[in-house]
Amino acid sequence: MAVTSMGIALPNQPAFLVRENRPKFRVFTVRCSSSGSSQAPTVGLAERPWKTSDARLVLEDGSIWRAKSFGASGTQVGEVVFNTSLTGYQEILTDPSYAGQFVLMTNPHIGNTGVNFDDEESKQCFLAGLVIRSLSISTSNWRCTNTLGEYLAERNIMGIYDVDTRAITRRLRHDGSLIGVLSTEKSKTDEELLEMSRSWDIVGVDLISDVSCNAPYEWVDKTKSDWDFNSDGRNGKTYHVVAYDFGIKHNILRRLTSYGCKITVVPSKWPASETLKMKPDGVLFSNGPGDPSAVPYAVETVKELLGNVPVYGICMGHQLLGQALGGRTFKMKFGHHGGNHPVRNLRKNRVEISAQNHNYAVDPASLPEGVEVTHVNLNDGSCAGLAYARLNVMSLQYHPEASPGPHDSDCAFMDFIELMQPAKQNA
Ligand SMILES: NC(=O)CC[C@H](N)C(=O)O
Repeated sequence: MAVTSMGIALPNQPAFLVRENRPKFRVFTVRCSSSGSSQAPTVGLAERPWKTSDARLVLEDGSIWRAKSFGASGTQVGEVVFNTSLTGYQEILTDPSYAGQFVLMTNPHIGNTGVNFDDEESKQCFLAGLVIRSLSISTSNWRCTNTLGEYLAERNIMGIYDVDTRAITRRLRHDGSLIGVLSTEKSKTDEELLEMSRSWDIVGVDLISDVSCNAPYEWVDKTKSDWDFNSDGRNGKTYHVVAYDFGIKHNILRRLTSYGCKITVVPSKWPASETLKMKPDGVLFSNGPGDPSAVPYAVETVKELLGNVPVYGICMGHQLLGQALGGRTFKMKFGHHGGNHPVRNLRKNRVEISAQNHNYAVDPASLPEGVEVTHVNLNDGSCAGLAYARLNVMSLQYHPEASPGPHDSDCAFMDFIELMQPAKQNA
């Protein structure tokens, strides 16, 4: 399916360089930290305004962006994507679906609320790095426990600021996603960094096995009562859900628990036969990083479970379900990343403003008859949700759990409860 370009026509922009046959490298090999340095640490507090540029972002189109560094030092390669969320940078930093990517925030002012213990969406930051316009010189929030700079340095994640994020965003919208290399190392020439960006690719690489858990575990935390909403209509029953962790965000688990689910989280390669032995009421396929067509083993697992138990896919889980049902996925021009995406819910005939984070999508024209497109992204008409009633399947390309983002689609968790209910009643 053709995705409508939302790009703004920019004169005199360099053409996007398409290169075939790039070698595939793993994502986590390039960053080298500045450990061993005898200098006093300068991370944590924002740098003085007179700090001079000490970092370069080199994009594969040959453009070089000088910036100031914060967080970790070193050299890191990744795919640059822009995120339009106004708030929630900590949830974005800890969303495992950003593995292998630099997140560029279009909101120019970042760091002002620091970080806290509660807003973590996973146990670590898997992203390649953070690109921002302006790093707040102070933090001001009652929950703040650390500054953004210290937080990133502790996690060995590179950040840059004082870079023209608007210009880079316009370039990405015009040319499509670009690979970039971020470096604070003066010894590396611009040509070396450019070559590094041109010899790396994210397409065709399995990233979910790097971010998944190693062994099954039980999840019990609900959304804290101070933050919970939408509790009407929950029927008080307990549903056992097995959740495949392809890079699962904690808020998916919290919301499901609040809706009455008892959850067993399992690794990405957990056999379908073992899941069926657990006799779950439903199975969830989570969000996760990278190319959904590069993980055929996960598609096989989904196929083996289809028809045996009600299933729900979110983002990567939705893309795996699309393939398991016979469809194909494709890479979008620059994807959807942010908390302001309008989606038409065709079943409920209403528009939901949604949180999104994906670079790939399911091509609805490739799906067999009987598979229903339930949600459409109103920015570009791409497929945002699927259902297949005969096999008790539902899926969303975006994030009903928000975190960060609007809560309009929280009702999708209730839809999953309703999908599981008939089988539970007959049991
Ligand atoms: N959030 C996700 O699950 C991302 C899905 C997939 N990795 C994509 O970029 O399209």
